Amino acid sequence: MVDYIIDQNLAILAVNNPPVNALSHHVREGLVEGIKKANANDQVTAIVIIGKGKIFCSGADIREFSNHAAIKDPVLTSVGHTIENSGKPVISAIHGNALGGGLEVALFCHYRIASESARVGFPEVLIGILPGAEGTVRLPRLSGLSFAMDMIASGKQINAKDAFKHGILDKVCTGNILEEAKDFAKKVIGQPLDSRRLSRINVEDASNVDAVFEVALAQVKKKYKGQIAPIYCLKSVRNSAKMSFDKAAAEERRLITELMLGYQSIALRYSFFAERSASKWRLPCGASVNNTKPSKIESTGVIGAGTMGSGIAVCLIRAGIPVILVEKDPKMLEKGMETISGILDGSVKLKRMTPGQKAKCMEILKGATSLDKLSNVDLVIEAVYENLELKRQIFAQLDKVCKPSTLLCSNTSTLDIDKIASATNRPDKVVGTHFFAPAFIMRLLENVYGSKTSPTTVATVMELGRRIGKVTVLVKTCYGFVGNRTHQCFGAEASFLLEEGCLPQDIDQVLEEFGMAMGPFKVSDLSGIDVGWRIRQEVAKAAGFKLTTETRYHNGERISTVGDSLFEMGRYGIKTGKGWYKYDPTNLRKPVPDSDVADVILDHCAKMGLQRCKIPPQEIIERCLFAAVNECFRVLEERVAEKPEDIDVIWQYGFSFPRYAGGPMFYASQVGLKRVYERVCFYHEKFPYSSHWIPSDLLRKLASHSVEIPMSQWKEFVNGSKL
Ligand SMILES: CC(C)(COP(=O)(O)OP(=O)(O)OC[C@H]1O[C@@H](n2cnc3c(N)ncnc32)[C@H](O)[C@@H]1OP(=O)(O)O)[C@@H](O)C(=O)NCCC(=O)NCCSC(=O)C[C@@H](O)CCCCCCCCCCCCC(=O)O
Ligand SMILES: NC(=O)c1ccc[n+]([C@@H]2O[C@H](COP(=O)([O-])OP(=O)(O)OC[C@H]3O[C@@H](n4cnc5c(N)ncnc54)[C@H](O)[C@@H]3O)[C@@H](O)[C@H]2O)c1
Repeated sequence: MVDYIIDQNLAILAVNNPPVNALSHHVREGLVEGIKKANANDQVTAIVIIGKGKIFCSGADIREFSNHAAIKDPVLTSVGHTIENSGKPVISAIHGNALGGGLEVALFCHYRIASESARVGFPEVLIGILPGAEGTVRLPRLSGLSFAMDMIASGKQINAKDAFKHGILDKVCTGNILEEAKDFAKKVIGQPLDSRRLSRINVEDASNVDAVFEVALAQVKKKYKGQIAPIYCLKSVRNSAKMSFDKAAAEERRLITELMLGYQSIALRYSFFAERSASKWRLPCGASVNNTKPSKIESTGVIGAGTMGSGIAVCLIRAGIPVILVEKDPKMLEKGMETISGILDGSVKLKRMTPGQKAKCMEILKGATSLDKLSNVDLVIEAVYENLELKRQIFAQLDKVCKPSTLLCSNTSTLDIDKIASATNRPDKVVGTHFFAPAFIMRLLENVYGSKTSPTTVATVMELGRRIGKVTVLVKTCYGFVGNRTHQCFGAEASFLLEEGCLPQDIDQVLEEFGMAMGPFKVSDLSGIDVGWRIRQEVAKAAGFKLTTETRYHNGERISTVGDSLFEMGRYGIKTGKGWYKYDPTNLRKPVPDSDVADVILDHCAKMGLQRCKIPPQEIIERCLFAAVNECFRVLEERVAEKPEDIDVIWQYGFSFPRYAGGPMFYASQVGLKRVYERVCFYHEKFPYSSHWIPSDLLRKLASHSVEIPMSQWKEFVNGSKL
């Protein structure tokens, strides 16, 4: 795991632990052995630590943390002390990334050089911990307190040039990193090492520490609301200036231990691996990411230049994929093109793109008003109104117009992909590509396969998602797929709570305190009350009934129509300046509770004869989340989602579920399935007219076990395979 190579008078220790050179036990052992061996060899005058493959080192092996008590010696700090105490100079030669423990290894070395394309950082905070191998104590000694606090608490990576500027690197190299390291080593042989040992030097701006800490703390509390680790990161850096090196290092150890054992870090570590597991798709037929090749996509079409079509076009052109944007109405087309240009201008303003890059994006975007223009593209994404008949017409036409190999994708948010595919003679090439609004910002792409979608089609849209920078999850078709189907239960309970005693701001506040980025009513104002209204009308039409503000039940199912009353008043949300909240036109970002909405709700309750009472926050959380969790178990049971991790990733990236709470499935696993099941049964008895409370069979089965079944085994209970 660490190759030991003698090259003239140098010992090269090459970390060799693919794919990302994590510091697993054998790597730590290898580094200690290598340093000792080199020091014992009189021929060796200096030591270079380098990484094999694409990266220097990704840090500690995160998988070892789940059984932290079993982390074997040597731990990373003792590896580091062996490096720092080496009598011969140790140089770290960084290429690719040096992250977390990887950067800490470099900080134990006497010198650090890096390729100009290298990036360094402490991403520990993103998994709810801090750099616990003296990173919080060593970095401030190089970069100063303020920079160290920012870099460690944000988890951001910086490039080699910036790292050099802030004293972290001694040299940025343009040539071959190993050759440059060898040259560098030869120059430093024989120079005194003590001043190069960070544990022997002081933090320069120590007298300012309290002031720097207070400023950083205020920023962190605002930016990372609800998260513990960023605050601990700051405290640990503060200690580096207030205590002796050894005392601060001991405190750092105490803080990382506390964090690592805490709920937030467990959830964030789970989220790290859940996100990566989502891309490992598999179909029931056995086809998977490992055995299916995607087709090449070099040109695309997008149909509909509304909210979603424009956003999707941005995602594609930003990734360098040409788009023909088709609108039936030339005015709408012009508006769509302007929207796209405006979105890219925003990126330029935020310095995420140069004006030249924007111009290149616009060059590969063409507008059209006829589907005929799509005859030659490799893939089309349809984003017209949510109307099955309209979509079927368009797909039938596309089938005639497009070359036989073109993949036909729909951005439908709810409709059955099979019903759309059956309008074509190529159902194997029809698939759902469900983007979330705003498509150019939200990272989630929920790809939906139908009963006839081919593995190659799936592989192609999964690869497309990766190419445009989305976190991409594959699910099976059904009404609303995984995201909207499970989220609808959450939203339904939020509306029922309005009829029972809450106001929109009460519910939003509780769920935001739980960690959701925005409560459901603020989200509804953002996406448009009219959009929800249209979907509800479509559903009612398909079910053969007329939905009005008087409707309370249909087919024995409770319905809340408060939102429809707002729609009828023209309160569509931010776009009309009024929705569940009111908005000052000069500050559309700040929703203000509106007494008119309270009146609408109270009138509604009076008209319907509904009693109102005070509802405790715990009930708000349970009602919204457990209703969704129960539906998530159904989705798993029906194999609409292949694994619980996929559902959690969808909630994190589609609905901003806090990563530090894992996702609804992870949350349920932490609450305990027995408790969740008991509460679902309780609410089912209390609310018999909401079918989303009928307990899922899978949840019942899992909850009936005397011991909690770990999430990784839930799948085994699907389809009665285990009872
Ligand atoms: C490195 C990346 C940028 C690469 O990205 P890329 O897109 O190329 O690849 P993937 O992300 O798909 O990754 C490929 C593959 O590798 C897996 N992987 C990546 N990084 C790690 C890792 N660090 N550990 C394990 N596995 C890793 C990834 O999962 C993929 O595999 P899969 O099978 O899932 O497909 C990118 O991967 C990246 O950003 N990685 C994370 C980098 C990171 O977060 N690094 C920090 C790690 S934490 C750390 O370093 C901590 C140290 O500061 C300190 C350690 C001190 C420990 C002290 C312990 C004290 C505990 C005390 C508790 C005792 C309590 C008691 O007493 O009881
Ligand atoms: N808005 C959201 O939050 C959201 C999120 C995810 C998915 N979706 C789905 O995306 C799709 C589009 O939604 P939207 O919000 O962008 O709607 P929208 O009303 O903003 O845009 C639809 C566009 O399609 C155009 N159009 C209609 N018929 C057409 C035709 N025959 N040929 C070409 N263009 C035509 C319209 O002129 C309009 O510009 C729907 O299926 C919706 O369910 C919406």
